[in-house]
Amino acid sequence: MSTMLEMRGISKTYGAVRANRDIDLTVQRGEIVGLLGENGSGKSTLMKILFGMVRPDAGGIVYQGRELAVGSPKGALEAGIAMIHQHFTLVEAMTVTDNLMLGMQGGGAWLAPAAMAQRIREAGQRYGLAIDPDARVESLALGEKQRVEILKAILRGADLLILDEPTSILSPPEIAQLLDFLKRFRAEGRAVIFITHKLGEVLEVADQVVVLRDGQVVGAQSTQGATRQSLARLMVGRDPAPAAARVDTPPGRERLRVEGLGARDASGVQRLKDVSFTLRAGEVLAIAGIDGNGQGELADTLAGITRASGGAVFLDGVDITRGNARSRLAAGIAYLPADRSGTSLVQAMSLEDNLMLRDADQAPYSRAGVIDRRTARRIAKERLAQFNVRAASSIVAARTLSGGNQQKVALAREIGRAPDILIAFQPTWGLDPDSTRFVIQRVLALRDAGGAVIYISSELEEVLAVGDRIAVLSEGSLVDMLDRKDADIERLGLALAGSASKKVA
Ligand SMILES: Nc1ncnc2c1ncn2[C@@H]1O[C@H](COP(=O)(O)OP(=O)(O)OP(=O)(O)O)[C@@H](O)[C@H]1O
Repeated sequence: MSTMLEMRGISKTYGAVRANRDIDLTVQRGEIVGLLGENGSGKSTLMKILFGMVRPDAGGIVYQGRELAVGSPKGALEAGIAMIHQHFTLVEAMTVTDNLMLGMQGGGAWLAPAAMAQRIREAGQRYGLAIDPDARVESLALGEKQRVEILKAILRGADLLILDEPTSILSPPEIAQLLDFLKRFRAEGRAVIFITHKLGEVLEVADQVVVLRDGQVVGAQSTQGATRQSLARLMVGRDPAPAAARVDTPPGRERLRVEGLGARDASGVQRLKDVSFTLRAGEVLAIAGIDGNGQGELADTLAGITRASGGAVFLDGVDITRGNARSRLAAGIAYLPADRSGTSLVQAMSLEDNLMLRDADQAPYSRAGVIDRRTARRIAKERLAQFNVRAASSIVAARTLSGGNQQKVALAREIGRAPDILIAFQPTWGLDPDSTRFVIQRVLALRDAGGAVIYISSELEEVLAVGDRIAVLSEGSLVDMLDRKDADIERLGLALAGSASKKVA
């Protein structure tokens, strides 16, 4: 093995926050490195520095034996470093081939479209990332879009791939395919750094793990002999807290009734088809399934953001189908959308203001139309502490927080206001294992206090931990509805894979 990348003494401070402190990171050719750490530990900052998106205060990078100019994404790309972000950078209305032609501008030789399509097919074959070059990107599932991004990087000649939580959007078979691709890429003497919170995946494919805590490297070691437990301990500096015992209580009266609900996406395609279920007080209905099977449309329609194309929604027996988001909120339905940066939080606003966003005109935040700042601050500090949000203070802007910590602020607001009904869409997306456990506990506590929860997630372990009943949403329809005592990973996996027993009436 020979050294491919050496980052030395990397430091970056944001105001009072030391996001990276004197970090060293070495990657060998033919190596997969898992980058781990709690939310806010400095992983994204370090990778943005490597990719030139953020300029470090101190430190240097040597790549393939040469000093890399810091602060230049173009320089990083030209040197052969590529970063696959969680939010893709593809043009939706264009074909795969056209997107890759665009991707070649400023790097690689120009090819005719037919030749490009041929190269896409060949690379797809070689790396197990097959994709139709003529498909329009908007018609592709999330996992397929990720393939296009990876192929774009490969065809530009990338030798080092940086992936930011790549598996969070993938189904189990797609995860296996991605991990297989990483191994093939490694076998060619290239290298990968991937950020993840999934310790099992790290143990399966990574050669080395680097663990950050509070902006510092607290461990860089071979994965040989490592266990989920040992990695979790390294991340948090102690043994992880055990999950609290779950007490099952009979649910109360019916709160929500959904009958034959349908919804279309922005381009008019029917994404949700004839979905029916009920939800009781003191109950969590978990909806398993891979994103893109109607999950977003179901959540948005229940929250009143998207208008139903058919069917009806009843709250306590009253038809609320035509109500909008504001009236649903007023009726006690809280919504936690998956897209925290776009719709959950106002990025430029302080954490304090974000936390009272829904109730600013009411007690305890306002009295006689005037906001009581002291109360707002006190509540904000309590919520941020409870949800272990890493932030310099309660008055910093939301955008200064790490991705996982932003998600925790959104959770602290929606769960903290103890709603009657909570619709949570991928609530633990981007959260570290400790925070994930905490969120599950809080959701169950809300249920124990009589709340009713719809918990939409692609994580089967989570769905099993949280759901009193578990439904599977596949291709827009509910294909299975199980009591928790009848549900296990295998049965859910089968339903997800499309071999579902029946459509739920
Ligand atoms: N633009 C910024 N302005 C101010 N502070 C920032 C900025 N970017 C990051 N930080 C701070 O730097 C620290 C590290 O953040 P970073 O995003 O690197 O963490 P992370 O390990 O990637 O977390 P997560 O797992 O939640 O994505 C955090 O405390 C964060 O608030």
